[in-house]
Amino acid sequence: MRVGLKSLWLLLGLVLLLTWQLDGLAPERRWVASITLVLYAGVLAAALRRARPDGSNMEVRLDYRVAYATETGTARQLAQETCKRLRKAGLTAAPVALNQLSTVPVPERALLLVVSTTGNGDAPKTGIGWDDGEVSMRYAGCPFAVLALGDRNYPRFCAFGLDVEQRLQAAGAKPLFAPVQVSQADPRMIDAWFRQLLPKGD
Ligand SMILES: Cc1cc2nc3c(=O)[nH]c(=O)nc-3n(C[C@H](O)[C@H](O)[C@H](O)COP(=O)(O)O)c2cc1C
Repeated sequence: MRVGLKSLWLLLGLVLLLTWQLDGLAPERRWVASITLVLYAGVLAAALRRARPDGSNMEVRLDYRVAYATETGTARQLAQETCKRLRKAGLTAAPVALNQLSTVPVPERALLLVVSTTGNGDAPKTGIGWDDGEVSMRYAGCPFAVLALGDRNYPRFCAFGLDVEQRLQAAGAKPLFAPVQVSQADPRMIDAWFRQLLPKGD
């Protein structure tokens, strides 16, 4: 059963109301009961917030985690497509924004990254501040692969994707294959990504 935050607060309100309507309960006991209930609801609410309904933040170990850094949505959409194809092949996978990577467990099989570049070789919105030095360290020994999105007309082609790849390698993560660099969302290069991930064509 999925319990939302709204139902939790409603339930708390109801129980508090009942507590204050009970006959024969000393006022100090009512206060102790109320404070205890509010504290307990606070703990439950924090736990609920961590376990998001889309499953992206659950403490379940997945086969693949697909992190995306995007400015205008292409990388997010490709990360979702990557998860879809992996699931079709019978594997577990979920997307996460790159700058939320610290909030999810290290996957069982590999970390996949779909990373765009914006500005002049800069990180897009969901990639800014992704690594405080500790995030990449968590992936030491973990296999990973990068799909870097960009445009060859920019002097710093796929610069941010390549930077993410370098940082992970420097932290000891193990590249599955060389970064796949895509200019203007070229479908042939996107196919190359899927072919390397799922050689059996799932
Ligand atoms: C304002 C702007 C700046 C960009 N800067 C770069 C860049 O420095 N290097 C690069 O390879 N691509 C650059 N691109 C191209 C994007 O990376 C590419 O269009 C990508 O597919 C966008 O993906 P997104 O929708 O996930 O943000 C830039 C695009 C825009 C609109």
